[in-house]
Formats: sequence, C-alpha cells, structure tokens
Amino acid sequence: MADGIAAIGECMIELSGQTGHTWRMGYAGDTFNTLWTIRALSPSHHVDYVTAFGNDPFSQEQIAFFREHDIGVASSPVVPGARPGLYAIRLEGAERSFTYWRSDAAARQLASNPIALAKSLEERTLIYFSGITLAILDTAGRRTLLQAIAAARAHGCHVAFDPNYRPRLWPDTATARAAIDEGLKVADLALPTFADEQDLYGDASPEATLERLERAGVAESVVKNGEREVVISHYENIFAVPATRVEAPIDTTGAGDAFNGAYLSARLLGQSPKDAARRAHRVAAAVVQVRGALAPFEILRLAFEL
Ligand SMILES: O=C(O)C(=O)C[C@H](O)[C@H](O)COP(=O)(O)O
Repeated sequence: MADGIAAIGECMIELSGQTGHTWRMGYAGDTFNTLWTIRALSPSHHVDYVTAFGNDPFSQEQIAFFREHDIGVASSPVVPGARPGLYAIRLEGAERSFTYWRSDAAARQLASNPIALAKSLEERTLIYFSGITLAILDTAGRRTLLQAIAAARAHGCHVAFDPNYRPRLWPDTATARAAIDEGLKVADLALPTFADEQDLYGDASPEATLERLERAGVAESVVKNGEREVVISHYENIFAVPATRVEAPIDTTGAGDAFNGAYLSARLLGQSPKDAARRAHRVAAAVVQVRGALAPFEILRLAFEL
C-alpha cells in the first residue's frame, strides 16, 4: 500500500475520568494516539497500527475498536496467552500522571517475528514510532525494529520519531540515551518534548535540543514545550510558532501525541512546517479539553479545519 501510514508501538487499555471508584475505559498509547489523530485528519490514507496482540477478549475488543475506526493491524502477530497492558490517568488540576500495569503486555513481542514486522512496514509513505516503542522491547527486539525501519526508509518511506522519554520504562539513562540516539539515526523528522530532552540529555533550552538534533542529522525537528511556543528546524531554517491558549484545560493527556498527528497530517497535505505547527497547536488545544488521550474525530477535524 504505497500511500499507507504505519505507527508502531503499544496501545494499552486506558482508565480515565475517575469519579470515586468509577472509571471510564478507553484505549491509548502514545503512538496509537498519534495514529488516531492521523486517521481523523488524513482520510485518504490507509493507516495501520503495528503491534502484537494477545488472544484474550480484551485484545479482541481492542482489534474490533481499531477496525470500527478504519485502523488496520497489518501483519501484527497474535501471541497465545498474552494480553494488553493497562494504565490509569490521575489528574491534579489538568496535569496528568500515569500508573502502569504493562510489564508483560503482548506489545512487548511486536518485534519477535522479524518477517511479520518487515511485512507490516512494506511500501509505506510514513512510519511513526517513539522512545516508548523502543523502551518496551529488549535489546534484540530493538535491533530488529530499527533494522526493519531502516530497510523501509531505504525504499523511500519517511520516518517520524518522538523520543518520548519515560524514565520508568528504562533500566538507566545511559541505555535510554543509546537507544533513542539509534532511533534518531533512522528518523527524517523528530518531534520531541523539551522537558523530556532536558531530563535525558540535559539540554539547556529548546534551541539547544534543535541544535543537537541537527547535529544528529535529523532534517526536520519540532520541539514541543507544553503551552509555550514550539521551535522548529527545517533544513537549517529555524522558526518559532506560539501555542493556542486554553482558558480551562481538563486533561492534558495525549496533547503532545495529537500535536504530532496533526503536524504530520498537515505535512502530508504539503503544508509548510510553520502552517503545520499552527494547525497542530489548535488540535492539541482541543485534546486538552477532553478526558483521556483520544478526542472524537469531529473535534479533531474541526480544530484542524479539514
Ligand atoms: O505513557 C505511555 O506509555 C502512554 O503511551 C500513555 C499516554 O497515552 C501517552 O503517554 C500520553 O502522552 P502525552 O501526549 O505525553 O500526554
């Protein structure tokens, strides 16, 4: 599928919107959240989520949910006896914190069948993955994944990467840094969040992050910084694009992921990095006004002005 887009990673069961002991169940995971936004905003493209599933009812319901929203699963394996991971969102005001139950999730096996993985990534126009995708794999799995992405890229596919550093998922910072540096080597476009880069690399400013990514050979980088402006470098041109102000955010979960999805969708439509960032800010602003990581397609489309 030459117009196909693939995102690779883990989609968990999500618990959000707590009222007492009652929670709302949904699905989310950084790369899935981005693909969801792309699905909403790039209707002419075929999209697949590349992962591994269990054979339990929760995995089956998850696949059905994807299908309902026209999201395919390519050649993602089904692992007997495995099941999806789970996370819960707690809010302090609108600021989110996550608790995870994911250490034995099926998605950890997404690279255990190299042939299936390579097939899932064949003939793509865009592949998207993140530092979380790398963090859930063991060393051999990471190697398999990066080789498969590099092979797809050698056939002309564009690769976008969000380093999305989650300290809890890594044994130590040196391992995280080494793996994320490898991720950057196969990326045409990087979409990091400044706070993560500051944590992991000690960058002094978003501009310092841009410079480091340029030195790493990434052609286009967008550094997100919460409700502040993003800074962009595109073949050595630098821009800043102010964020859309939100008076009363409800839940900031998934804002960065939605930004990435909208930015990529606008770039696929041939828009400039600056215009893409303006639209992406509006979409991120819409996502912080809903609970959980995924906003309904209509809300995303309205914000994007599709
Ligand atoms: O942490 C993980 O592993 C997840 O994938 C859960 C969340 O859905 C995303 O992390 C949300 O990401 P933000 O856009 O940074 O709010």
